[in-house]
Amino acid sequence: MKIFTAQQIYQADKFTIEHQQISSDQLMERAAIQLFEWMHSRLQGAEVIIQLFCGIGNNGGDGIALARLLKEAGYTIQVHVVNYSETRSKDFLLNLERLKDRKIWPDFINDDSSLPEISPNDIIVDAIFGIGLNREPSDWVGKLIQHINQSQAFVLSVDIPSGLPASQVPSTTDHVIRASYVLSIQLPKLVFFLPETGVYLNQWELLDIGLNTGFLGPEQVAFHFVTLPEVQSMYRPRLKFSHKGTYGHSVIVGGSYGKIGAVQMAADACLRAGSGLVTAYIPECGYESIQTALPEAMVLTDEEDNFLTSIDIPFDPSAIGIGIGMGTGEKVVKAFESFLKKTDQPLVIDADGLNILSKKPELFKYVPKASILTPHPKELQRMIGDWKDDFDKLEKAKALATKYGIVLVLKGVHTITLYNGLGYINSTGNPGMATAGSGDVLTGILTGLIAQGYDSLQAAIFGVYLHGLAGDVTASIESYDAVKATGIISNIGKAYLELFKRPEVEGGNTA
Ligand SMILES: NC(=O)C1=CN([C@@H]2O[C@H](COP(=O)(O)OP(=O)(O)OC[C@H]3O[C@@H](n4cnc5c(N)ncnc54)[C@H](OP(=O)(O)O)[C@@H]3O)[C@@H](O)[C@H]2O)[C@@H](O)CC1
Ligand SMILES: Nc1ncnc2c1ncn2[C@@H]1O[C@H](COP(=O)(O)OP(=O)(O)O)[C@@H](O)[C@H]1O
Ligand SMILES: [K+]
Repeated sequence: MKIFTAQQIYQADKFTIEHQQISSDQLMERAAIQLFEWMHSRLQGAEVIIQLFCGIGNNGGDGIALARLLKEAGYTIQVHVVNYSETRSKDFLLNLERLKDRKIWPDFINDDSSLPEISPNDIIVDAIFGIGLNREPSDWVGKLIQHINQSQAFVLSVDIPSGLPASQVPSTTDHVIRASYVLSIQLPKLVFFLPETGVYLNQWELLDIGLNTGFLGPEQVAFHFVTLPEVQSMYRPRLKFSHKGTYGHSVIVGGSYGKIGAVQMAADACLRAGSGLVTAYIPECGYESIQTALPEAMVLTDEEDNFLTSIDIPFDPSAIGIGIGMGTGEKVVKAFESFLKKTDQPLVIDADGLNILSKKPELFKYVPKASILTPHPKELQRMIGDWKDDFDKLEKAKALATKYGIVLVLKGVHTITLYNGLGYINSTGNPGMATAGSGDVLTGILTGLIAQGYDSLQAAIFGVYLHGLAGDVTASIESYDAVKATGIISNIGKAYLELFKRPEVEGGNTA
């Protein structure tokens, strides 16, 4: 799913109005009907007070039109117009008139007004600012936003939390609505997914208002939101007349004394992702534990007991994942360096592989093109230095990925894969995955997918999704709190099944 900028959304708006021969007011009415139906289907006429805070632009217009529909359905509403400018939009004014025609009189909040009382049991509709926000809200609007945030009431934001710019970090953090739920008009916004801006919303959902796909379809975007249909189309089915050689021989290189488990988990995840054969390449000290715990894997050991001193794989692997639990001691660095210099097949590089690259950035030029690098935020910071904000981080990371022709997987709540100037934002995963070893599992999955013939970008997008889904399946069985990396591994199979599960038909069977 494409993520459009505010400018593109305005263009889609215009294109739809022209091509469907409707008025902008009709488009606003579609939005209001969708908003109303969402609320009505949940509230079912409940006797709750709904306070609508509406700006004077089209976001406010959506709110005012919604107020009318709510009132007509018998809800108790209070409408507040947040009067932050003299320039009111045409469709706002039109809807305000319609409201007045029905004898509904909003109160107008100005810079010297006292703030309305809000009970924690009220429902707030936040339609103050939408994607038209282009500067900081003035102080009194900021105070109103703070007042709403402190109310403990359920806050439903229309399109985007008010005060949150569509493609920028807000400068005053407490002048942004903290939305319990955002009903976003048809298209998700980039700020929903970044750590610094995603914190302003708890949950979000899209409301389809029938924007014309004739415009949206061909339009280029910098970021995609990766959802099930995209991932399904990448899946490479197992062939009937196949054998283990068909699915590749992966090698997981890493480990050191006390950190052999990382390699074991990656090797296990690699097998679960479907790699035909898996070899673990580790220091001697891990031999027995891996052979015992993971009988499906083969093991090659370094001469040294406790860490790697040379990496010589005596065959041509289909894929190599390297760096986990490896350490960054002098001899390990040497072994990694000479391995990089003699390897030209794309690698999956994680953990200490990344830390070594950060220490010796001159090695980047030896990283094979199309390798996947999977930094968590700290590893990324070691690689690209400090960033001003999340947008700056994305630019710097994109520049690094483009410079070396690598696939950069920025791990996080919404993991973002960057390649060739474009970004792919993942939609699966949960806080239970913030647990030791879950990154090692990802390395194993990515390596296993490359071994099976997925290209690096597809392996990254598909693998990150599958990893998150396996985490979601695990959490659904065991709670967020009890998710362990080995649990994620054992649910990779269920995640594969989940990819193609047919939706259940209400009240019937899906035979
Ligand atoms: N296709 C779609 O998606 C559809 C979208 N729809 C809805 O339209 C919404 C966008 O509406 P919008 O363009 O009128 O902008 P909105 O956010 O209401 O702001 C209003 C004006 O406020 C101003 N302003 C900005 N910052 C300010 C500040 N800090 N303090 C004071 N003033 C400030 C600025 O005007 P300026 O003062 O710069 O002239 C701005 O124009 C969108 O989010 C969605 O809800 C639907 O109706 C149907 C179709
Ligand atoms: N709150 C979260 N929501 C979703 N995914 C998360 C969350 N926290 C961590 N993850 C995922 O878990 C993995 C953690 O990786 P990493 O930090 O390298 O762990 P480790 O070093 O312990 O293996 C990443 O894939 C990350 O995207
Ligand atoms: K809003």
